[in-house]
Amino acid sequence: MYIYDLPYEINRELCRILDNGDDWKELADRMGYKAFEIIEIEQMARRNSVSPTNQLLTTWGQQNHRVGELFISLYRMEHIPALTCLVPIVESKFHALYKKLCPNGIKEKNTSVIEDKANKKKRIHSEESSIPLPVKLIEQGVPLPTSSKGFNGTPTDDESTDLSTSSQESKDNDIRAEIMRNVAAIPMLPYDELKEATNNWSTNNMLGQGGFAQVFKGEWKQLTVAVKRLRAVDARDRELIRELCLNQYRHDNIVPLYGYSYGGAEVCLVYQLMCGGTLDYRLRRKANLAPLTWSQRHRIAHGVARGLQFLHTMSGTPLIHGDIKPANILLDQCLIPKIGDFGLARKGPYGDNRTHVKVSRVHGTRPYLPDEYIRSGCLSPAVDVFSYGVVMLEIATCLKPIDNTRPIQRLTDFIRIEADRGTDTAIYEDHSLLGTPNSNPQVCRDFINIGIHCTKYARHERPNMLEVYKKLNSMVVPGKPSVP
Ligand SMILES: Nc1ncnc2c1ncn2[C@@H]1O[C@H](COP(=O)(O)OP(=O)(O)OP(=O)(O)O)[C@@H](O)[C@H]1O
Repeated sequence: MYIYDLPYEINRELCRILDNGDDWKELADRMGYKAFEIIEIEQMARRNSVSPTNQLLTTWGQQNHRVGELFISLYRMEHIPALTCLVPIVESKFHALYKKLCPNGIKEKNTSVIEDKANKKKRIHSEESSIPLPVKLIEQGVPLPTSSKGFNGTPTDDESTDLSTSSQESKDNDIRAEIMRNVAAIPMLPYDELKEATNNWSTNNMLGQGGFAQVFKGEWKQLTVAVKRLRAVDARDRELIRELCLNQYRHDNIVPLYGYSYGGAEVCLVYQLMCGGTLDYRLRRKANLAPLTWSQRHRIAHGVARGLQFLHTMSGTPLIHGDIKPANILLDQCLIPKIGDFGLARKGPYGDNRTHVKVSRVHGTRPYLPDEYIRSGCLSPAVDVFSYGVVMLEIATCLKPIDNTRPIQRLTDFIRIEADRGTDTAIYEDHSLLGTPNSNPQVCRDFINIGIHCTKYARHERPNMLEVYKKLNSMVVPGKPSVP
């Protein structure tokens, strides 16, 4: 049997098993792929919105490889779950290999055909428990992020739509199927392991808290992680499903989710620990840290633009973050930024000719939201562009986005009016840089110009995030690496 003839169910199960913990990478290595080819496969999977294992099997299968060869590679990896999945379809000569790893694994035909009642019950039970939890939750009716429900699964906003009911339904079904495929691959972790990892939720380990959760530092499996413990009981299934669904948006500039725990005292999500804290924390220098240099500011602005253009273009329908602000931009130890807190994210607008969706309820943080959204509920990727523009102005000036002691309170209005008056905007360079060797008026002007462009009143005058990203790429900043 050729790889491309793998039955759908088996292929799906293999993807679920091998996506877990990135085992597919080791398989790719054993298949003879070089490191850069493995990265290419991963990128291709992202572009095609499929599981990386699926992409690997497709790519490898195109070279007419057979299931038997796959079996041998998995045997060399001693990957029993994946082998178990293939045993029913490989030729019997391969069963000996399987038996070597798993002596009691294969039943003789005549004994497996007659199944007594107790065994049948046991088998059904074990099949049920092999269904991944997110899939079970979804089947039990936890709201899904579809076009008729906000991406966060909250009740529908009055979204104006010109799609017919039936095409809407089929679109919803497609999205549902896509989500089911993606969430099935995320590992579920035992609650007790996370409790132990965080030293029994010790306050010494607490990294921060928001409206819905407390976040703790933890040592889990020799990995330092951030464990988010969800508080709001009625929202927790929704939050969990939303976060799991978002895991399909894996990118260097998006905080990665490692796993989740469900069924213990609280629902938990486990993320990469971002030891640099939030951008908000760094800009306000709450820990008396040295001010960020311009090349560090550039790295942050560049990474956030890169992450946002990915969210806006990764699939046919943009994902709008909806709450871009310094508190939701997390930094690693090298000050590489990753976008976090997708609590308000939603997909839209659907359809090629639609530029925005109309919502009846506006969410988000006021100073970061444009007028068309606040007044008319007009939501589009341009909302994120506006928010990003405010962040750029903050990065350049360290001024607050809204300040009652300023004659013009909103930072966006204040800077625009000053620029229109002909004021050299470089005078607003972060004061802690002024007069130091790190001061750079030209880079400051460039940052402010991008901020002004992104926060234009008319949304069609704002650039898209890819344009912003390219602009930042071409910017001359001392200390900036030539290939960002
Ligand atoms: N991966 C992480 N690494 C380090 N710190 C983190 C991480 N995730 C969150 N934090 C810290 O925990 C705080 C709260 O997290 P978060 O904003 O995600 O919680 P929330 O309840 O969803 O917030 P909100 O009320 O804004 O929706 C953050 O401000 C940050 O300081």
